[in-house]
Amino acid sequence: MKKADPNSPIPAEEAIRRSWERCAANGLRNNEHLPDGILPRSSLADRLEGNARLVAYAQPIMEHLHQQIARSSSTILLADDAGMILRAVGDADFAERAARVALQPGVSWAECTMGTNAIGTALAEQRPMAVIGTDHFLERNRFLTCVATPIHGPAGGVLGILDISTSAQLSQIHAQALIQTTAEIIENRLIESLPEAAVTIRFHPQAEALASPLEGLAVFNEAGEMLACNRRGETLLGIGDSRKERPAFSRIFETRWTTLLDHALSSSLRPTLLCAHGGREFAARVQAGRLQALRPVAASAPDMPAARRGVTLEDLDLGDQTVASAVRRARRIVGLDIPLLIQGETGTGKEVFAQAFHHSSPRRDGPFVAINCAAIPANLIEAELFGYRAGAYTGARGEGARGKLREAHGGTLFLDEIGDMPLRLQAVLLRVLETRRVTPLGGGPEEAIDLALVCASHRPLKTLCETGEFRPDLYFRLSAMSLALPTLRERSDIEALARRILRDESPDRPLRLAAATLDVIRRHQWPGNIRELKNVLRLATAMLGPDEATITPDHLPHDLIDAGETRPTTQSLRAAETRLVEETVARHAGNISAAARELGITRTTLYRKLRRG
Ligand SMILES: Nc1ncnc2c1ncn2[C@@H]1O[C@H](COP(=O)(O)OP(=O)(O)OP(=O)(O)O)[C@@H](O)[C@H]1O
Repeated sequence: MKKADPNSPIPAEEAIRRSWERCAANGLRNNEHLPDGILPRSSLADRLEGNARLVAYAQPIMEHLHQQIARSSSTILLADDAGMILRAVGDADFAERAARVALQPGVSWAECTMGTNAIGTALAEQRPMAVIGTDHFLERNRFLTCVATPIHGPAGGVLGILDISTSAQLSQIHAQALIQTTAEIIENRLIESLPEAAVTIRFHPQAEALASPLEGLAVFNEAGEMLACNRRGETLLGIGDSRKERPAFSRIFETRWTTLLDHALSSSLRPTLLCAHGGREFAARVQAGRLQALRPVAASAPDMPAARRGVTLEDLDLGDQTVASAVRRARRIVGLDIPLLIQGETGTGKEVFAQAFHHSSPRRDGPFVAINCAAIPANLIEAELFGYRAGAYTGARGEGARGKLREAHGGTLFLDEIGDMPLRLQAVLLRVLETRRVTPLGGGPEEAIDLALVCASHRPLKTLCETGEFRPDLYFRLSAMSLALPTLRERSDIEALARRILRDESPDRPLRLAAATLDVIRRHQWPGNIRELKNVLRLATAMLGPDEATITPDHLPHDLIDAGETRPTTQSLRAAETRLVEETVARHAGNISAAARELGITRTTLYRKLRRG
């Protein structure tokens, strides 16, 4: 086994000393070469997806933290529970130095490969760590000053690590306090957004401490069982690890559950008094916003046609692998406060997907509000989104407007062609996403909004970020769960999709697609994707005679057949049919009944076809 460099000073602090011993025991040397271990983009994307909730909640908070310490030559890092760096938000000058020691997304800073360091050692020790300069086991990392702290999940256990790294002087105490508070904010967001959470209670013995980092936070399901509580809450209530046993509300508090709910449903903004057993009293703010939304919808009986109950995510899966995976991924964030970003060529079904997401979510009883950012003049989008007071600007309607953001309250807002949103407005949208509050143009009271956000773009947003047309911070915010819908020509379920569209288009008249028609459909390039297919089938249906129930190539528009594609003509189809009929009759030695049975037609039809041939 290799030994630690005996000339290197072993730092005194207990945790650091233990870490150095682990490093030495693992055979690390102080002058170890940089491992060539950057994860390929696809694997990093998998890790990001596996940690989608953590990343979605941490990212904006990391950006906020970075604004506070901007220009300090530092970076804020988020790593997963194995020390793999998932996200970095920081100053460009430091990013360059950090990259030289691979302090960047896609690289693991687990202690076993990177030696003593704040991320890896905080994980190994399961506690906040400061690792300063020569505390680092590897010489090349000794220009770094890092503080890190674990982020705990609502179900207990460490989800990841939050870290500030810098090459500059850092007030260790200040940085540790900052990172600790930031991690707690992320932990609180994860608790609040638990999908089963019906009631959220924030509490503190002093009303003035509500809405501060000192408040306790606990979430309960509809039945009054505690789902999670933050660490401050556990201390305030004097309960142990709330995750192990879900204590009932009534075991902790004297106040009746129903009294609390009545208060929450009538005036959730006013604090109320919460009495715990043993005489302790707390000021509490209670939110029960999701109680209504979580009630099951009677209308979604399984045998009801999709068109009437609203298409759900499952309805979209007709067998294509890419679509199936998109459906699976979207399912994961249903009901969470994580935006969904859908990218894909025009007509690939992005809006239909957004609607299906809405209909599959607990907000399905709320409104689905769509806004196409490309279709509204840039100077009006803001008014469309935020609404305005009467007379707020020239041309404003006399009575004012609520704005789409407030209209979508309790439901889903679909921002189509988000890539076309003007840059200035992108900044405003980002702020709304962070604060979840809107103020109408021209003033008026600020309102809290609760909505699911789905965005779509046919232009790749990442490229728009590179060309400066889209704000990277908004992109990160929106892309925590991003999926790409395949073009129609790439889809393996095109036949099933065509049949589905026919059924939706003429529900009372069962129509068939002839084999030759399916052939044409399979070979066409479909530049307009599903929209084009739908139009073609609509037209073909209109071309059918009153007694016809099968769409043949003759019913299709002539320009459907691209240059270079050979269109099966009626003649060649007839010839093929006659050949098939004659061969079948010959195989059955002239037995017309047997041949007709094999062909699935009546004897009379077979005779007619033979006569025609
Ligand atoms: N899974 C589907 N089943 C049946 N019809 C669909 C499906 N997906 C999309 N369509 C139909 O295809 C057409 C285009 O769909 P949609 O508007 O959702 O596409 P889009 O990607 O949002 O287009 P654009 O980028 O041009 O806004 C619509 O008429 C829609 O009804």
